[in-house]
Amino acid sequence: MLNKAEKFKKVILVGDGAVGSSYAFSMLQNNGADEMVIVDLKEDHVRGDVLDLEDVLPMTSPMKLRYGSYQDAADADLVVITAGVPRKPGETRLDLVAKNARILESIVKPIVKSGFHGVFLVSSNPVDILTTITQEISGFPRERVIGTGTSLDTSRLQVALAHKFDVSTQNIDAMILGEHGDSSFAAYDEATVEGRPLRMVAMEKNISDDDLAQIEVDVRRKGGQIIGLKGATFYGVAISLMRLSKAILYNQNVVMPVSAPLTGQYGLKDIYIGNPAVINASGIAKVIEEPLSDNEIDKMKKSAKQMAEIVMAAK
Ligand SMILES: NC(=O)C1=CN([C@@H]2O[C@H](COP(=O)(O)OP(=O)(O)OC[C@H]3O[C@@H](n4cnc5c(N)ncnc54)[C@H](O)[C@@H]3O)[C@@H](O)[C@H]2O)C=CC1
Ligand SMILES: CC(=O)C(=O)O
Repeated sequence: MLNKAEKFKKVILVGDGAVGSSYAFSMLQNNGADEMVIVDLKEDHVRGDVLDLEDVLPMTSPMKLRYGSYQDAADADLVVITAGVPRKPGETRLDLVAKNARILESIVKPIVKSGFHGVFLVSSNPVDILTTITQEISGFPRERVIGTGTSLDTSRLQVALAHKFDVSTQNIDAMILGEHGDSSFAAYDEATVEGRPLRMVAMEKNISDDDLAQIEVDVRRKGGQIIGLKGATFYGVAISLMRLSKAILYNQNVVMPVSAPLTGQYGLKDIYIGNPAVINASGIAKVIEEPLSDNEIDKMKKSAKQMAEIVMAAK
């Protein structure tokens, strides 16, 4: 008999495309769960993927893995949604909203009907808006619906800053906040490099404000750049999903920038937007109000306004 700490951990993955299969692979390698059930419109593809993925089990850790349906969510702890139509070259994430909102509805409704009472984790784009829509369709408490938000953008910023400052990515503490998309921004005013204020270290290393602004632009464009070169991006967001899944399934209280439901922070509410939050078994345990500068609060408000308009238009 398992005690509470060892509770059986079951995940439903909806969407077995580039992001979904990379996430499944990463969960298998990182002792992510006890069981994963994969649902997708393409049944043969999932059955093939299960056969392919299970071959890593003897070299990693045991996990039950199978093709399934939305009814399997009844006793699951977590539903991860990566289904959707990916952004095409030249398309913005916001162009995708109508298409992916319809797909989302066809997924979330039967899952709720199954009796699912765990946490929804969404990465389909535009992620902040689809997270908002998932919460609305499901009627779940806000803290039990999470999106990957600016976790991928934040990784990209840390990679770019590590190159520029010539330090390890582990020694950069800097985040991208706001919408996962065109109105995101780098919160440089609170960032640190090797534990010291980033702007101070930048001056010492002759890294100008223009250099930092260019990094912010490059990070914002990186998804589009990768899509232009290879058609899709998936490894970064897959690892972000794996880390968030483990934070939920193992009740880890991990702080990550996610699509978090603001409830008055920066004077904003009723919207999911990229912002750090504490993640544990209850989902979002706490949304953190960062000590942002006035300029950054303005950027956050602008980003939220842009998204609120899209959410309204999508209704
Ligand atoms: N938030 C982020 O940081 C990132 C988000 N994405 C987003 O993730 C989503 C998936 O991207 P990819 O995996 O590259 O796409 P993909 O086309 O490789 O896979 C999508 C999968 O969803 C499935 N699907 C579509 N409609 C479905 C439905 N109604 N029910 C069940 N399954 C359904 C498809 O059959 C396909 O297997 C896209 O929206 C993309 O923009 C991608 C990268 C990063
Ligand atoms: C596809 C996407 O959202 C990204 O790579 O940022």
